[in-house]
Amino acid sequence: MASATLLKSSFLPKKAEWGTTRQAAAPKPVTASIGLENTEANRQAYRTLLVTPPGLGNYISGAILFEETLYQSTVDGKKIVDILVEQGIVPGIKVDKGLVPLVGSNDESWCQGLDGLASREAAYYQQGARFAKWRTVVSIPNGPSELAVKEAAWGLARYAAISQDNGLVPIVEPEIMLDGEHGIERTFEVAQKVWAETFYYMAQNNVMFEGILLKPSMVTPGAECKDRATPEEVASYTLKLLQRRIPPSVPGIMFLSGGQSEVEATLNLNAMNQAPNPWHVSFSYARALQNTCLKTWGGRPENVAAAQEALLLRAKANSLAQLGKYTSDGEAAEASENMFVKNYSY
Ligand SMILES: O=P(O)(O)OC[C@H]1O[C@](O)(COP(=O)(O)O)[C@@H](O)[C@@H]1O
Repeated sequence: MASATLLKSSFLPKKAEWGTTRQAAAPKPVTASIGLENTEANRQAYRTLLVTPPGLGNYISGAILFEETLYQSTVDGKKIVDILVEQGIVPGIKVDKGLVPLVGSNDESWCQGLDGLASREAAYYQQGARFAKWRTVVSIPNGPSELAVKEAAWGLARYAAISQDNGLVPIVEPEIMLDGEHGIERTFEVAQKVWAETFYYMAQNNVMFEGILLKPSMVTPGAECKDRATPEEVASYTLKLLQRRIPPSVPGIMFLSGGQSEVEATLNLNAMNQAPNPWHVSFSYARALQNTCLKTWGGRPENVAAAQEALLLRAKANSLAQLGKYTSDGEAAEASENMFVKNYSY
């Protein structure tokens, strides 16, 4: 396997539009990004496109599925899970139940999903899932409050322990949102706090660190900060964070993209792997892997081949970046478009 990367094969970023479970998929509205109606048939068509490019497994080692996808077949009637396994891609499952307001905080949120998690995970394992993911978020402009950080860290730790007990490798993802005008130092400060608490509670819950994967945000300035950071600065702060907070027993670190452009996310990853670091840091992007692919497809069958090419291009670029061997020469202008949206919610 050329890389230890993760592909989110959820259909479209906005959970409210596309649903996270078999029951929750609302038929409308149309997705903002490509103007396509949210039907199971459209989700199936896009997922078929995502999992079938020949050679995808050379660049992608795992795919995070929604519950719907875990039980779904392609348009040709083959189970998506079976296709992934044939491609050499490990199927995983998003197990959190999403964000809700955290009462008593500064307009922050917490992540639901611990109730019934053990039995859901046992069923997911039977269905072929081998890892899990739980994403919670921390907002810098809204605090973050002590309460929100503690709640995020505790939820991640309980989820990680329950997942390991059910044979699934937990991906631990406290996303520090890009929103805000703050500089990179402030992100660094918050990230240190979040990861310190997350490991503190994971230790309290007897989580085996050798059996987890991390999905951190890169340390960048807030999206509305005027001082932008170079890939080398992002790499330097992010690696300093990992060195200070992540025990060497943790085997895998795969970054989320968080609204960076496709090229920016790839360049930042590349810079980290060009700097001396004891890890082999990799990617678990949604937007920065699928944006061009999704737009190229636009819901039209005649565009499937071109969209698959776009996906392979990004997968390969990030695969090179996790070896520190990427150059942005020849990248299309649209791949550099920033994808940050204020108050963006999945
Ligand atoms: O679907 P979730 O778990 O709410 O997460 C939303 C998105 O955030 C991610 O964890 C990271 O996505 P980005 O790379 O676009 O930031 C994706 O895997 C996922 O699609």
